[in-house]
Amino acid sequence: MKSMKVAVIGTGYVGLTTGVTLAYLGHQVTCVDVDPAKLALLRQGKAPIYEPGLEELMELARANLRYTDQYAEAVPEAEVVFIAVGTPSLPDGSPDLQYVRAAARGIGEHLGNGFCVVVNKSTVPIGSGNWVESLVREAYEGRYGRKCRGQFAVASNPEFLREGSAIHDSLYPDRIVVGAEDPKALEVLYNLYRPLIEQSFPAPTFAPRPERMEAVPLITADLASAELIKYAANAFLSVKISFINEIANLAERVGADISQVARGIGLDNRIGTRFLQAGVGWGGSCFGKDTAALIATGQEYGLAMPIVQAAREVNYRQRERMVEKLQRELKILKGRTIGLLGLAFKPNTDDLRDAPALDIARRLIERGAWVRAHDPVALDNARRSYPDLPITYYEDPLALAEEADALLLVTEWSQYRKLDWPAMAQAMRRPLLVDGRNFLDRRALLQAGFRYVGVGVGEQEASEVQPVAEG
Ligand SMILES: NC(=O)c1ccc[n+]([C@@H]2O[C@H](COP(=O)([O-])OP(=O)(O)OC[C@H]3O[C@@H](n4cnc5c(N)ncnc54)[C@H](O)[C@@H]3O)[C@@H](O)[C@H]2O)c1
Ligand SMILES: O=c1ccn([C@@H]2O[C@H](COP(=O)(O)OP(=O)(O)O[C@H]3O[C@H](CO)[C@@H](O)[C@H](O)[C@H]3O)[C@@H](O)[C@H]2O)c(=O)[nH]1
Repeated sequence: MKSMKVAVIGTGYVGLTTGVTLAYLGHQVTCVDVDPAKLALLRQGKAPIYEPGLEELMELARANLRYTDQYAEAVPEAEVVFIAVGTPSLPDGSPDLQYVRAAARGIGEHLGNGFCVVVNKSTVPIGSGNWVESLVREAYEGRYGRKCRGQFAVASNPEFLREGSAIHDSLYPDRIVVGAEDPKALEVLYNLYRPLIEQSFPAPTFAPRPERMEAVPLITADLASAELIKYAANAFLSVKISFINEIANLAERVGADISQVARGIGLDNRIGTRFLQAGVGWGGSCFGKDTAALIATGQEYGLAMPIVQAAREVNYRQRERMVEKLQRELKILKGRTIGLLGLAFKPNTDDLRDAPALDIARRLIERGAWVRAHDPVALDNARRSYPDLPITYYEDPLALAEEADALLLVTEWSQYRKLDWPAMAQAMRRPLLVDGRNFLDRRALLQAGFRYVGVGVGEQEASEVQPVAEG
């Protein structure tokens, strides 16, 4: 394999994972970030985010990795430069492109003499490839006072990793999508990803290769199609989850069980069993932001996108439904103490962006409840990022349960299955558990003395449960 020189701009979830993965594959990678605190941690071999396997892979790839805040130390030599900075939502739903703009300018000002592929890995609106091209060109010409002639080409290479399994998803992707107009750019990126495409690298022990893993398909497309693939994929997954939540809400009314329904439809190969887990609904840094961006793009072109819009409405309404479940059980929320199990938007991450737990906490607080929360890894992030939110944080789930009126499981951390549930029930003022992810063993919880309320499980099931005396 030919080792290539790579620069990655932005060392967040995507940039760092990409940089570390490419370094592990044997490329020489320089990661650039503007955040000195992140760089200080990275230089000590520490990951600034909680992501299983990331620090281990950083250690294995150490010899091929450098970290800097200087574009000049990364870009001039690079054959490939990734833009992996954030694209958060603006109030109108469209993405804030200020970081992409700054990165593109920084790249243009530091382009070297060799041919370089500038790769958009950030999730960016359709047409951003052309826009980035013009920014890089303008910055180059402004800096050097001469025309830019074929020094670079822009490609789109959307990222599909999931937080919590970012290393696994980067080493063993379902597909790699590359959009480019210039065949030279395609060739460079084919060579860059060749070890991944052919799966010719040794699998790290902590991230074993899936059984029956074959070559990874490389999808080549034009720029606009590659950009649209990313938004369409996230929108489709969001629709799938909102769809099952809508059916779950009906299942509750008609006395059906959503887990049976999901399995029954999912085993149809055309539908598939994955992403049919009903519950609190989706959150995280991408689905909310990217569905909003897709709708904003539609508006720009005079096109309504009612399916994507409905997926969002169902999703955000689902959070309110959890509060309604608690209210139905407790009658009055004012003055009650509610313990949230899980704050992160999904397990195995400390990311709180658009986390359903925070939204639910705010709604409960508005109704006068006292909110407590436990999370195995996200408490520090919560304290740091939301200092004004009146939530009491607990390191110990048993202490969280002490004298609480109800628990609401929001994030399906595996350790919650192993809690001492009889002791939790004993500690509570009333042993009520709303399982917002249908994650716990209902029978075991009933045996432990809980009133158990799931999602998408009809009244028939609920009536099997002994009502708990007011106390
Ligand atoms: N998080 C995910 O799971 C995920 C998955 C796929 C795609 N994406 C997309 O990838 C992009 C990055 O997302 P993320 O979650 O990694 O973001 P992030 O916020 O975790 O990281 C962005 C990083 O870029 C740095 N940065 C900002 N401006 C910079 C500049 N001018 N020069 C250098 N560094 C700069 C920030 O300091 C930060 O460390 C977004 O467009 C997102 O939609 C994210
Ligand atoms: O059946 C399911 C599956 C997921 N979720 C929720 O959906 C959200 C998103 O989960 P997941 O997709 O696993 O995590 P992300 O890290 O947000 O990854 C999504 O967003 C990334 C950013 O664009 C993409 O790269 C990934 O492909 C895409 O899965 C979380 O709140 C989950 O709890 C459900 O409620 N039910």
